[in-house]
Amino acid sequence: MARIELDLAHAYAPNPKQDSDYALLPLRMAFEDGGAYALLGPSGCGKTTLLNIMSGLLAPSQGSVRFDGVDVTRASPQARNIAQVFQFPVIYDTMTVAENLAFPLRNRQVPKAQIKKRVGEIAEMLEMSGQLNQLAANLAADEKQKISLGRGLVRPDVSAVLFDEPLTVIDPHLKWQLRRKIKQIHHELKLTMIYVTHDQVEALTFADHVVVMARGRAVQVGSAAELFERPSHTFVGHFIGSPGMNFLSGQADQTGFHVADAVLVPQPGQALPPGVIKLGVRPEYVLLVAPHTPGALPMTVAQVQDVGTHVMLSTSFAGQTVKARLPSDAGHLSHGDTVWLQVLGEHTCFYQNEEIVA
Ligand SMILES: Nc1ncnc2c1ncn2[C@@H]1O[C@H](COP(=O)(O)OP(=O)(O)OP(=O)(O)O)[C@@H](O)[C@H]1O
Repeated sequence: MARIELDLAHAYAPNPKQDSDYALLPLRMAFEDGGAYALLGPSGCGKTTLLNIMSGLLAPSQGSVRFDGVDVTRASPQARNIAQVFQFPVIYDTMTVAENLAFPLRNRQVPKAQIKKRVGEIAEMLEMSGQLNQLAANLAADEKQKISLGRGLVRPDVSAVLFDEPLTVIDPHLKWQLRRKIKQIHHELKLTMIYVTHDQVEALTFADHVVVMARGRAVQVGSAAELFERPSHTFVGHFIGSPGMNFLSGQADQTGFHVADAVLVPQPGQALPPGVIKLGVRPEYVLLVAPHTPGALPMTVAQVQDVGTHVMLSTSFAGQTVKARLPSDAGHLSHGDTVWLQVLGEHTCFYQNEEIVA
């Protein structure tokens, strides 16, 4: 296993001039030995480019990749000792499950007894012990992908295992099982694992550290809790959570945060920079309160969605929308009602030029 350090940028076309010419803008980042990481972001944000640069399938147009301090920028995937699991199964149909799992070890001349032991362990983790002697050709797509996962995990000496959207072909009802399985395997094997996905649930369940990417930029690296509680950028606020964070634009001065004709006075110690800023609050932290409660705004109900366990309220104030996740007893509210919603509290963040400031 290795600590992977990146200090690089990448443009596919020569002579990049502006930010939009880069698939990856300059970034510096380290993946610690044995960590479980996810690269999360929408399509086209640069996840696969970053993964391919780490694996050695692609050389960055600028900068370097280091494994345990050694420059491997120009080294092949083989030389870097990387295992990769792709979106679609990469297995040999004519081999049995056991032979497929053994293949990466046999390639590296691992002694037979050791191969047998390791294949047995991996098959057990993947709950495939009963299928070791079956031909891979006869298996369902998700079982084939399990073998691909197994092949990625079977070598104990790899620098890292890289996963590129590995659950794409898996049926939705099996996805959560495999997600948990991969996480459990990480705990057992302690390999450095980097998992690319555009699915926040996948990223947040698997990884201890999630790298949120947007337009070639690593916007924030954090745990699920950090990304939820204090998104460093409005993009992260929008992207993480379902629905994402609410943002209210307003004007800050020494008296507080002004939205239309209302003034919200921040928590003691929460200093706001003067000028145009945005208040960010998650729907989960918006509270239904008594009229004129400090930190609350009179909102007009636009939509009430009763989803059984809770009510999702969509409201507006001075042309801006705030969503609130409220207990089921808020189900009596209806379109056009005025409700006081507390948007300013200990979980509220403030943003200027999309970056967190308070
Ligand atoms: N081989 C290539 N040549 C030129 N441009 C490319 C190439 N591969 C990717 N790009 C561009 O680089 C940017 C980042 O692409 P990348 O595939 O890394 O994103 P991604 O986040 O993995 O997206 P997806 O989830 O859709 O695969 C995109 O604008 C894409 O069009």
